[in-house]
Amino acid sequence: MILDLDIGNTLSKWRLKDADSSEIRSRGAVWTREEWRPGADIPDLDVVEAVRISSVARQAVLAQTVALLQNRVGGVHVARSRPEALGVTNGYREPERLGVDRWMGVLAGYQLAGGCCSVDCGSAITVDFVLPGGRHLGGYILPGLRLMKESLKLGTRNVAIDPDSEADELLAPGTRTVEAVNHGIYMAAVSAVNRIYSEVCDRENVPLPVLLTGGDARVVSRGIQVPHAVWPDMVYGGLEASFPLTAAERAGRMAGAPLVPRPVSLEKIRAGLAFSMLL
Ligand SMILES: Nc1ncnc2c1ncn2[C@@H]1O[C@H](COP(=O)(O)OP(=O)(O)O)[C@@H](O)[C@H]1O
Ligand SMILES: CC(C)(COP(=O)(O)O)[C@@H](O)C(=O)NCCC(=O)O
Ligand SMILES: [K+]
Repeated sequence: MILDLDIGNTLSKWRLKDADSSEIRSRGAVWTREEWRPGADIPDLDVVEAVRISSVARQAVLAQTVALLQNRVGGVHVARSRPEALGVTNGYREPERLGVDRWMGVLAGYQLAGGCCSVDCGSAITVDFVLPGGRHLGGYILPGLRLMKESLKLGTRNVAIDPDSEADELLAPGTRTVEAVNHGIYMAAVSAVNRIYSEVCDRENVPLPVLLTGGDARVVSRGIQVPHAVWPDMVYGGLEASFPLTAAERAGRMAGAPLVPRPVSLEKIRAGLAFSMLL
């Protein structure tokens, strides 16, 4: 079995992948904290032959996780942001400073779709762009839905947005505090992503497919106006592409990859942008 870990600022996600069949056998998540308890937080390590890790938590969390795993598992692969990998050049001035979850998402997105816009809706919402040809432009970081809500300190932090709500309802004026807050932060997040996407496609003269991941991907997806796909395993896809261990991975296949959404024309994107400039 291969254990894949995606350690974010809020949640540490794991999944177990069968090295022979490439099937995902189990998955889970625990709050990101300093100590992992194998058998409780993560699966029993006896079945694990290799681990792949993407971590943006504090250095100490990663160091302890690696120390714990290295005693028990043969291969421990830790992803790092690089100046260049798998045909993509990192757009950051200091490439190693790009969050490795973003880098994993960009690599997975490029491997799947060629040029793309990758959006990770977690503690933070990040929007990254890579052009056909592999130039990563850099991106945008804004607070995630939960962080925005917490920053208001209106006592609504524990009332999550129902991921099944319709975008129309979420965009309507709220008539209670909880609703006004939820609808406000939702509007902030989806308008930002829509606008960022249009601005960058306009600047770069190319319509790009959009891929979404992260804990809030499903709800944000409802407010995204252009064709897009939700890919919950996008960060894991970057780990598979960076450290291919199975036959399918060596052939470039990533588990759970969606169909590539076909972007609308540049003319349509520009028309939408022109309209929003009038507002
Ligand atoms: N069951 C859940 N538990 C915790 N957070 C959730 C859950 N479902 C959705 N979320 C949202 O997902 C966010 C965490 O998403 P995730 O992509 O795991 O973040 P990170 O990678 O930053 O840890 C939370 O901030 C919250 O808004
Ligand atoms: C921007 C992030 C905090 C997002 O983390 P997440 O929401 O996935 O927990 C993370 O990618 C990070 O720490 N990045 C380093 C700074 C940068 O990417 O510029
Ligand atoms: K994120």
